[in-house]
Amino acid sequence: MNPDIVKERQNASFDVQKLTYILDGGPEKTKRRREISLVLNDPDFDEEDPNFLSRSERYEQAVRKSAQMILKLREYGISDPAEINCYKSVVRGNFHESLGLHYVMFLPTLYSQCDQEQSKKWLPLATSFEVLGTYAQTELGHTHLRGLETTATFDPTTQEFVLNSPTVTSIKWWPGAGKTSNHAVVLAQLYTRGKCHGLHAFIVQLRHMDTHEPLPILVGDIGPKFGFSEVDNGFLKLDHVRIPRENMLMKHVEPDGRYVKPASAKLTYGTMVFIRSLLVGLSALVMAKSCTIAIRYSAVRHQSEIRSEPEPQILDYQTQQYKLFPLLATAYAFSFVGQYMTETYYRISGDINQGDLSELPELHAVSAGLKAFTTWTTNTGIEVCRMSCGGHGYSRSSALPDLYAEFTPTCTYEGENTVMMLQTAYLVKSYRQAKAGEQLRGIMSYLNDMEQRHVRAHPASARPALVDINDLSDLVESYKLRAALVESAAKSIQQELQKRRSHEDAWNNSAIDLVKASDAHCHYMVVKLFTDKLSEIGDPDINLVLTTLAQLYALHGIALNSGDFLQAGLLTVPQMQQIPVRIKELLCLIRPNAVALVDAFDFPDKVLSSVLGRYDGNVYENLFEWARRSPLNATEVHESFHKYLK
Ligand SMILES: CCCCCCCC/C=C\CCCCCCCC(=O)SCCNC(=O)CCNC(=O)[C@H](O)C(C)(C)COP(=O)(O)OP(=O)(O)OC[C@H]1O[C@@H](n2cnc3c(N)ncnc32)[C@H](O)[C@@H]1OP(=O)(O)O
Ligand SMILES: Cc1cc2nc3c(=O)[nH]c(=O)nc-3n(C[C@H](O)[C@H](O)[C@H](O)COP(=O)(O)OP(=O)(O)OC[C@H]3O[C@@H](n4cnc5c(N)ncnc54)[C@H](O)[C@@H]3O)c2cc1C
Repeated sequence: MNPDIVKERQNASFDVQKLTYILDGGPEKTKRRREISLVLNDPDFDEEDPNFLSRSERYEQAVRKSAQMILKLREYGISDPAEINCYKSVVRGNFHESLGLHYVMFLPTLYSQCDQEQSKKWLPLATSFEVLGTYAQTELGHTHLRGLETTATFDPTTQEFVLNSPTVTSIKWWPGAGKTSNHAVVLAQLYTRGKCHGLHAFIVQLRHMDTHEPLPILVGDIGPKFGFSEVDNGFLKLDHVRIPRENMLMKHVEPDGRYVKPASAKLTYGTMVFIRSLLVGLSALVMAKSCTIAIRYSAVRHQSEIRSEPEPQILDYQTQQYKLFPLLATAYAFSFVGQYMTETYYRISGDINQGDLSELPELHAVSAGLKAFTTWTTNTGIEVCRMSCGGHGYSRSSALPDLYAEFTPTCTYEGENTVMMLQTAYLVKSYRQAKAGEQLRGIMSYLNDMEQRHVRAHPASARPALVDINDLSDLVESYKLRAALVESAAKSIQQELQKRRSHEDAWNNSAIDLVKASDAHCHYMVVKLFTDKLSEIGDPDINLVLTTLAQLYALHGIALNSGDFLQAGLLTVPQMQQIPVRIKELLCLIRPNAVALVDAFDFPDKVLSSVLGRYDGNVYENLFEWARRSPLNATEVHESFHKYLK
């Protein structure tokens, strides 16, 4: 064990184990997660570091691993869905799996959209992995749902749907598992009796069940990408492919071609809402991994000098703390927001299953906004962590380049982040309702008292300094009032409309304000949820250290967005000047607990897969060993010497 890291752990002011319990949701859950993590000791899961393999080898290794995972799942008797997720997350490590889409999109779509008869047929096939599925929605030319071109036309004479991608732009593009899957849920515009009824989901067989040869369908892999090398994102061109009427999910077409309207057309989009909700938790996980690597490494790395003494740990540099500790605070904040998002998703989707759709718009808006907010922040955070590790952060052995490459498409998939932020119609609608005197419930209820509070541009000096920057509840209140930026967005729309612009143009001309409003709303939610969580934590030592992190999160956010807070007159210039001073004090308070705070995330070394983030801190000897395994070192003299240099 590296002596620096031992010393760091001795300095901790709280019980790391107890904090792990809080993050997991209780000691029993921690115990079970640790038991599940032991599967990594199974030699059948041994594999080559993917960074030493070609794309094709990586895909093959990933398919082998996916198949092993299924076999072992049965062997280990893991069947509870939450435990399966934990098991898969542990085994997957920092990379994706080729069967990922089957689990995260194909199966959930079947579960939520099959009727009884369809469930009887498809669920046994899909859960036994005879049917391997993907989710084919996006097309080469469009992602916007109303713009999708693939059609499904009902033919009552044969009781079939005819699926067609009539143009190049209508070819399905991006669905994972182009080579792996034999079925797809295909989203297509439904036509019956000559009329279009919008997007619906259809189950389409793509490949022969025994030989895996494609049916008369063009299907394949779209080629190498920025990351996602394990995943065979695919293309799919359908040329008048016929499928039985029974393959339409939720069955909205009667045998005579009559269309039966669903309770809400938006239920077809349910799987996207589910994944967006999951991505909030995934952001927390990846932010936590990145911080673990960067902070442990910063504790064992010595460089330059502060005083004329031996080189200090780089974690002692104030600038290093300023890079990493706000991200550490973010990792904690997002962990609690992830828990909230999962609970909210299951609560509201439970109501939806019971026929109560009243909270569907809120679920859509909250999951879209938080997905965008948390993935954007994490995406830039990973890169800050990588840079903070200097040259060794650039080595793939650090895992940070992989974490970035695998995570960054979360800002794009399941709805491009700007587009998701623009799903603020709900915010503007809520604002208008509140302004008209309606009492809002839930997370939007803060708009109820906006009329009295009225946040407007004020000369800051004209306002009394009501906010105590050391008081978290005051900070939450400031974020809440800043979230009333939605008022500016609504006003911008109004002004555009007064210029006789169409509603659509008024909306587009206010889009920057709308995204800002959405961002401010999400930021408020995160600060509030983090602060609310503190009241549940009884252990005084843990409460203290998490309160320090929450204060840092809130103040750092204000410092980054100082213009909003000043312009709205929420804080004065002298208060703004106090914030950097307070932030520096908070960095000092967090410093002794930094390593313990990342230890509490409790990532086993095999899951972290990072030489820099090793628990024992023995970085240098392992970096050397890792480099020796590089394929270029397989021979002392590389064949290129004989071919070209000699
Ligand atoms: C610890 C964690 C463990 C994690 C485990 C692993 C996690 C996973 C990891 C790794 C595997 C993942 C691998 C990659 C997977 C990627 C898969 C894909 O990417 S699949 C493709 C996604 N495609 C999109 O998302 C398109 C985005 N576009 C849209 O959704 C729509 O076009 C949108 C929302 C932008 C516009 O919707 P409109 O086309 O219907 O048009 P409008 O008129 O604007 O909306 C109509 C009304 O419907 C509401 N609406 C729209 N969507 C809704 C929804 N989903 N629910 C409820 N209402 C909705 C709207 O708010 C609007 O409401 P009003 O009329 O104003 O009241
Ligand atoms: C790794 C990966 C895996 C994927 N897996 C799947 C899958 O399994 N199944 C599937 O169906 N799809 C999948 N996708 C596709 C993914 O869902 C889309 O790429 C995503 O929804 C974004 O759409 P787009 O690529 O068309 O971007 P575009 O919408 O073309 O975005 C390009 C730019 O235009 C801007 N823009 C677009 N519309 C608006 C607007 N209304 N207002 C303001 N700005 C706008 C965006 O902000 C962005 O800056 C995957 C994508 C990736 C990268």
